Amino acid sequence: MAYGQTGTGKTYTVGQLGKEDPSERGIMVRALEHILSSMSLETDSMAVSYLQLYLESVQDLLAPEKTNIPIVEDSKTGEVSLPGAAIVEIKDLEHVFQLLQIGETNRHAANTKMNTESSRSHAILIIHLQRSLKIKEENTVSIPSDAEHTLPGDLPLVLKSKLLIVDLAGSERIDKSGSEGHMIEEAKFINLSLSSLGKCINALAENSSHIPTRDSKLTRMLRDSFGGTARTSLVVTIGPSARHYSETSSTVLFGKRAMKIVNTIRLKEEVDYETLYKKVEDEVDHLTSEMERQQKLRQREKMQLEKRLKESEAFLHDLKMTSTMQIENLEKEKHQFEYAIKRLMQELEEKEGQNNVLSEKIVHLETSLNEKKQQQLESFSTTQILSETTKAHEKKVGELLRQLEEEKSRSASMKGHFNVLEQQLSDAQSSAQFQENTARELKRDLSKVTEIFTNQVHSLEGRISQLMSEKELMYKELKSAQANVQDEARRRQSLEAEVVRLKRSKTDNCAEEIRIWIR
Ligand SMILES: Nc1ncnc2c1ncn2[C@@H]1O[C@H](COP(=O)(O)OP(=O)(O)OP(=O)(O)O)[C@@H](O)[C@H]1O
Repeated sequence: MAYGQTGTGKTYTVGQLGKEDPSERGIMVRALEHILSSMSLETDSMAVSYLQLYLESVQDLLAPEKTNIPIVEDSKTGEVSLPGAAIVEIKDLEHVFQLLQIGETNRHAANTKMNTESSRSHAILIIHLQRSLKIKEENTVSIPSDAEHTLPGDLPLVLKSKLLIVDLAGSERIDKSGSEGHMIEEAKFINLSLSSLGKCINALAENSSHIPTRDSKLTRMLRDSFGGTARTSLVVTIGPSARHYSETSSTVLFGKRAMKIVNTIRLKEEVDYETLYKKVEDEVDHLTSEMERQQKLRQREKMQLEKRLKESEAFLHDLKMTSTMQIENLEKEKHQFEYAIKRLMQELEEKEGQNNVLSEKIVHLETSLNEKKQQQLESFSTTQILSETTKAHEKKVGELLRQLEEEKSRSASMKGHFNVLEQQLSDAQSSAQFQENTARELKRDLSKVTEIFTNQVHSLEGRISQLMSEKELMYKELKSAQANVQDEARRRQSLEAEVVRLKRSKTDNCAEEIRIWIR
């Protein structure tokens, strides 16, 4: 923070750009340059806000359309923030020059008797620094041993830091600076805020229990930057001329009082909930998509197996139909054959009966012929008659023998036909047997396929339910991790509140003791 009479070199010390000549650079450029050179791109980040306090209104020097930016104080941590102010991430020095140049252009300045380019506002450059701590590689990151809190081992941590560089508007005597009109108004606000800063410095130097930071926006903005847990450096600038003796002596006195303030630095280390949340969310997303993928895979396999089963069932059904039809046809043929054989057998039996009758007739005729021959011998006269009768009988016998032969050959051919029919019947029976066997085997195969499929479906259902329970377990673990994190945050907050309360009570006790001692 640069403090001093107008025209004594505060902006020169703090805000000089020195783009061409590094030796001309002010504290802002030098600080940013130093931070950039020691930053690790992997773990560190730096962002800046550049504001001015003009006529008790906070304005954004990087986005001049933003005016009347509110100042918010965290009642628990005492941290000051300016919601709505632009925060620009810085990557290199060139970017730094650009931003400071923009800020300088937007800053209120005026020509006074004391300074041709007198700043009419307080300029505040806020540098936000953040360093992610890699827990697993603790040895590579230096965590100061005086850290007040130990945080759970597996959580991602960030070290946060804020550096404010303040170029205050100069304190001035209106008669000396020759301010007129609107500039008198500006000078009044400047002096008012500087005097409230002086009061706060006095109160802090005297270890007073009440620090009047609420008196001006300047002190409200700087509340967490002087006294308390911050480290503060003050540059006081004075004019060498004896003419400014009284201003110089009050400036020096201001610096002297400020030197009495004792600060207690505190490391600001907190859980990087954003990274933690993102990590857990990524993990849940990954598990969910993996589970969905597995389910789809199982569904596809199930559908394929069902399709195959349906095809097998249809094939078996067709086969059954064909076999039934073939068996029915064969049965019909068998009945037809059996009927034909039965009829042939009857015919054969009839023919055999006729043959037997003819044989008997032949035997009877042969006996009668022999008798006739005997009678011929006995009666020559009747020889002629007998000879004719014999010829007639022999002719009849020959005829009967020929008929018998014909019947025999017909019977033999019928027997052959009967054998062929019997062979066809036996072929048909064995074909029916084969079809039945095939159908039985196919049924067996189908029951095996069905059993395998049922087992696979059961195992898939088991796997899906296992995945579901794993997912639920993960959700529960996630919930409990979040609950732990919240518990830890609550515990920390209550501890911090306790520390604040103890500090206040200690301060009250000291004040009480001093009052008793004075009395
Ligand atoms: N150490 C220095 N070397 C050379 N010139 C300087 C030095 N300090 C200040 N100056 C010059 O003095 C003039 C006034 O300085 P500057 O604007 O920094 O004062 P200031 O304290 O910021 O004034 P105000 O409070 O009115 O804004 C400028 O022209 C600046 O260049």
